[in-house]
Amino acid sequence: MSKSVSVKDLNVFYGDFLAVEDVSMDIAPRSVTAFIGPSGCGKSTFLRTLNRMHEVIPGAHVKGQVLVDGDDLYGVGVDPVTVRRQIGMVFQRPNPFPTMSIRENVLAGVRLNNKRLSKSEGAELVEKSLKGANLWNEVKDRLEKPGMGLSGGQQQRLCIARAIAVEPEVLLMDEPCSALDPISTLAVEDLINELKEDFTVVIVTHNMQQAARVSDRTAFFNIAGTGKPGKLIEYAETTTIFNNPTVKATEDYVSGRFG
Ligand SMILES: Nc1ncnc2c1ncn2[C@@H]1O[C@H](COP(=O)(O)OP(=O)(O)OP(=O)(O)O)[C@@H](O)[C@H]1O
Repeated sequence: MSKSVSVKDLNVFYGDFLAVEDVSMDIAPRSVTAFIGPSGCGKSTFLRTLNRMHEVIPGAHVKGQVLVDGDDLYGVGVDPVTVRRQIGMVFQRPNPFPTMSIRENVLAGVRLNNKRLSKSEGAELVEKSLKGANLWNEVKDRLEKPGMGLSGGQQQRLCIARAIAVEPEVLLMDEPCSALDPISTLAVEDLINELKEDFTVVIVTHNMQQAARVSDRTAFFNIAGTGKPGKLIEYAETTTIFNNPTVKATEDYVSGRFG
């Protein structure tokens, strides 16, 4: 299930505007990779190129390659909708489907994929996904209640359960804890640690401690100024980025001197 991601010379555009310039990066399966950097350096933009979500914005496009276990996501004939199914995404704000129960929310992605499940297969998948998202014990007695009735942190774990129910090859998370309180944040961070046993996880975070806590490798992006493209400055083991970075700008950023 868990796959490697290899980005080669990727340039990311909004129309004519080059937002992220010439990124190359290898991400190992069963690992957590954090993207950090100041606002506007292109972390979220770059993350969305890893499952072809970037192109949903009119005029947005890329040049370069993103290989998942060697297959180019941008190859001729590759269907972006299929790519988005295989590479799941969790967003900043928990977004459970408002009219659906907890159970239906977990199964929503699987149903969108037109997969038919028997009642018992559905029940099994709901339990497995909610356990995988560390939410089962909190909701097992109210699966038919609305997903919106959960706390923010529980809603975010419900969204993670929905994402992992389709058994994605890679799981992308765009600041998944930014709308959560500290306790819920820790619950999601614990979960990220467990998710890497089965998935390749990539997370954008503004929280340096979070990057240090959850990730194996960290990529630091930076931007020279407004209107300039974001660039990947340094990408290494997380301990190296935080304790012994090679580039001065990385050191300044992780030590809080700018950004
Ligand atoms: N829909 C869009 N259309 C045009 N330009 C965009 C769009 N979204 C983002 N950009 C531009 O792309 C650049 C990168 O933005 P992006 O949101 O990826 O940065 P970021 O590092 O994730 O920032 P933040 O940490 O503030 O979320 C910025 O110059 C931004 O203005």
